[in-house]
Amino acid sequence: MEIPFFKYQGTGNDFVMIDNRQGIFIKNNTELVAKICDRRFGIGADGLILLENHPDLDFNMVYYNSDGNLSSMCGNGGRCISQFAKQLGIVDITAKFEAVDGLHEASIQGMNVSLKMADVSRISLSENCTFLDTGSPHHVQIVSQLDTFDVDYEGANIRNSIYGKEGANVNFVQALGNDIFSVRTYERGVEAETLSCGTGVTAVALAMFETGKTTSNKVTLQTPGGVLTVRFKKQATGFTDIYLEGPASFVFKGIWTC
Ligand SMILES: N[C@@H](CCC[C@H](N)C(=O)O)C(=O)O
Repeated sequence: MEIPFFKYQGTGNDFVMIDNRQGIFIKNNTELVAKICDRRFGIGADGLILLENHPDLDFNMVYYNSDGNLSSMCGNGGRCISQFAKQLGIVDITAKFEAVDGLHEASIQGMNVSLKMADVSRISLSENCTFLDTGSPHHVQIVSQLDTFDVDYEGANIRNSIYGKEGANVNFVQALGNDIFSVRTYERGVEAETLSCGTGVTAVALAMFETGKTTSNKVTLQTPGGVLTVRFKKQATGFTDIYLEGPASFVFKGIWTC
């Protein structure tokens, strides 16, 4: 069987994209997805994304982590699939699609994609950390000396000891100014640090605002893979009009034969 694929990346968070509008991809094969995402035995990616037909919107997004399991929302993946839809000629400069957490709207300007994220109404504050769901669950914790911090070790420890079987993504943060933060993320389902996490930096921006670490509703997030911005409105009920913005681009295409 031959499966055409496209490789995309958004600030170094990389994805295999498959146009599944004709249903060519068998969806319940965890081993196959994990093998495709394997960096030594496969194409290599943090996740695999299917673009599918939607009855009313431009397309539907189905997201798998690199461990082969279906998961919750992927912000960088949402920005990349919008570029992919443009490359396929499905959309031009705006896109409306459905993902596991609901409706998303994207605006595509050259390499830059701005993605509207789900509203956030609940934030749990603890002494040392913040927990919130921005489409995916995120633990946010401030550390000093982020550059040398052992993200893989500490991230795995927090993910497993605090959040149990369901797990969570774990973001470590260092302030660089009032509205600029450096972020490194341990991703559930990849079970390692990735170069960037879109729902992760969104969680960091909201957590920094909620805890008074920033007074700005437009925050710059520096990740190992590049720079993202998050803007939002704070309402009495929580956060609305949340936009994640940054570069997302095509890398290469090929055919997976199995
Ligand atoms: N890289 C993603 C997050 C993907 C989902 C996450 N690994 C999970 O299972 O919660 C992003 O850019 O948001």
